[in-house]
Amino acid sequence: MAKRHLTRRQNWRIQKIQDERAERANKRAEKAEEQLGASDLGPEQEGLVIAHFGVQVDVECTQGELAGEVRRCHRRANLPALVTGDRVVWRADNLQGGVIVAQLPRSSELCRPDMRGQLKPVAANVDLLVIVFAPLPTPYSVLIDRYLVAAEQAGLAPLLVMNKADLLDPERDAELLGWLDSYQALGYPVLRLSASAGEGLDQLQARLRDQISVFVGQSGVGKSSLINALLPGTDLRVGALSDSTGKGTHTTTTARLFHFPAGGDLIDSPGIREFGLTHISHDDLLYGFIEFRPLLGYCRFRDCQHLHEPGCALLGAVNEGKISQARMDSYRHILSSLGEHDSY
Ligand SMILES: Nc1nc2c(ncn2[C@@H]2O[C@H](COP(=O)(O)OP(=O)(O)OP(=O)(O)O)[C@@H](O)[C@H]2O)c(=O)[nH]1
Ligand SMILES: [Zn+2]
Repeated sequence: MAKRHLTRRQNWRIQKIQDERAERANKRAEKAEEQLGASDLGPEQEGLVIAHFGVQVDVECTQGELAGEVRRCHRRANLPALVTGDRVVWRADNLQGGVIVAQLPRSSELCRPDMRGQLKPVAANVDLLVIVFAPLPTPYSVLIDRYLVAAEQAGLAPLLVMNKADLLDPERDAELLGWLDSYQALGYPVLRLSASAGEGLDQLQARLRDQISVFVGQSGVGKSSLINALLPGTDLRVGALSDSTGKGTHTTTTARLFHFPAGGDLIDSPGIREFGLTHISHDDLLYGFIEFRPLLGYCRFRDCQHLHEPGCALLGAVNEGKISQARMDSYRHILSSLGEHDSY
């Protein structure tokens, strides 16, 4: 993307201009609401944000006679920025729009750094992180471990999905099959399926029911293929709805919420698919390796880095075969990258 070549200062300026533009749009929306008058607004009701475009959001009515209808709404100025997945209280106007008057508490937040490097929520109330990998492109256990840590950090339940089971070669993929067993032994749910052969999709559908999910994974593992199989007939060009100014500045990055016909919801956008580890502390990293948890605090040295220290409880567990060498290697690999861009 061209943005990568901009300097930090240029990025900062772009963000500032975008913030100011959003602020002006918000003021206009407030004026419009004042002119409408409170008597023109319907009763308060609950809704779900299914897309957001700067200061405007699409709210799906979740109760009452408007249930299922989508309204383009703006928010009262005293409310924080809303993101896809937010549950809100809103009032319908008589112009096919509405006003959001309250944001309901979030059960989880997915955050990503904005252009200035500040963490911003991009989706709310996500329950399940579907981590997709495949025999091809070559999978990396450290990448899977990074996603698992990110899920633990954000408070999401992870689901490991090995797609392209039709390509499995027991010899070539012996290592991959070993990982699947060890993740299952750690207590993580693992599904093997094939989007192209349509195998195992019913098991995936059952896992997705009654939850809001996000799909992540390396490029080419089959995320789009899986999502298309689960959402037949949906136009996945995220942000196809342009904002009411017609400029559509947010169309490439905005996240949208979709309903799976078999139950459950999906939040998807190119940005969401890049969700991963950001700004994680050493403690969060350790906590993200679930089998390390019972051993934390039992090392001889309080500031143990678990690299080569004598009396290290984690290294002891590796020697006893209670922690796998692969997971220890992942931990070290991620730790060594923390100073670079993942953490402050
Ligand atoms: N053999 C086989 N190929 C598959 C399967 N699922 C997807 N593919 C193929 O894998 C390739 C990549 O699939 P996509 O769905 O575009 O992968 P993606 O993860 O969405 O990739 P990005 O959009 O780059 O993130 C396509 O050529 C698919 O046809 C499968 O179950 N088996
Ligand atoms: Zn230690």
